[in-house]
Amino acid sequence: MILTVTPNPALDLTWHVDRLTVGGTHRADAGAARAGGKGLNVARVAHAQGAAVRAITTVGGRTGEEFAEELRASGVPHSLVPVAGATRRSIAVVDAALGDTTIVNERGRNPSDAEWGELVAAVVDAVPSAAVLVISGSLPPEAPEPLLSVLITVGQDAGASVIVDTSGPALLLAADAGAAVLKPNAAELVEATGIDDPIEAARSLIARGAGLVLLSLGAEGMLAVTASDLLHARLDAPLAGNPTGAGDAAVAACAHLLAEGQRDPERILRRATAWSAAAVLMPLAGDISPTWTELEQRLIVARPDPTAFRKDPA
Ligand SMILES: O=P(O)(O)OC[C@H]1O[C@](O)(CO)[C@@H](O)[C@H]1O
Repeated sequence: MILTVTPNPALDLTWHVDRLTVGGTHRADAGAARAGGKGLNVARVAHAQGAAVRAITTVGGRTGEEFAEELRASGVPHSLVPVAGATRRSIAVVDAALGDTTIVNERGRNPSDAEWGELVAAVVDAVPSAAVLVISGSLPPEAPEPLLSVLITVGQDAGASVIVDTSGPALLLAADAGAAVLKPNAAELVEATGIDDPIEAARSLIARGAGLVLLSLGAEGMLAVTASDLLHARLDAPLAGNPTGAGDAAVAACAHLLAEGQRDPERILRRATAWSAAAVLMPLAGDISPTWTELEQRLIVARPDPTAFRKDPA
């Protein structure tokens, strides 16, 4: 079973507009509202692909009611921990003309210590039947510092492979705690490590204790960095669509393979890149296109020059 924990869930609102103009007024069809946040999207994708999953998160306020109702309707198995603060919203505006997506993520409210305790207890309860524990998304501002390492240790002690997809200092903390897989994008990685070269930055996370870094590069595909190898996968031609949730689909692919006992980094990289591309083809985060098998066949996989993704100083 794949267990996902989302410490900072969001009611995801998505609008599709013809052309987004800063300062302009836009008309759009009624936006979709979904129970989101990275771990929810991971659970949705893995569930749709036939994996046994459970999503654990907090829920509160009126947005939380809408969140819970949509999640129930989705059929994704879940456990919700009630909290006093309202569930945040995350807004994605998809520009059809440019194929760009503009995102505003509310920061989210910090649950009380007792509520965090309930969340950790729910994970402790469920983790014995999990082969993989996915901890995904941002932490609310002022979340207790030990929270992430506590969750990682809970997973490791239960014998689960722990995947962490987060940003900021939490990324370094997850590496120090020996997470099996980290999945930052290049900007998150450079920001967290202070190292400009993404491959060097990924290697610094491996040196701190991470097993595998899956580094998403947007249209340039994805890198898999381990202590002994470096692989790059990309599609033969870029895709247009909505990239929101593409990283979550990559995490779902990785979790799916690890749950089946498949640990080969190249296989994980291929599946993660294909699911990530298949997510871009769908209008909402949390879905992947059934054409992912064709996309997987279109991948170009190589061992790149380690300096290939270094940006020239301006
Ligand atoms: O936790 P954050 O990093 O703020 O990301 C949350 C957002 O990311 C997404 O998971 C897409 O990756 C959205 O569902 C949205 O809720």
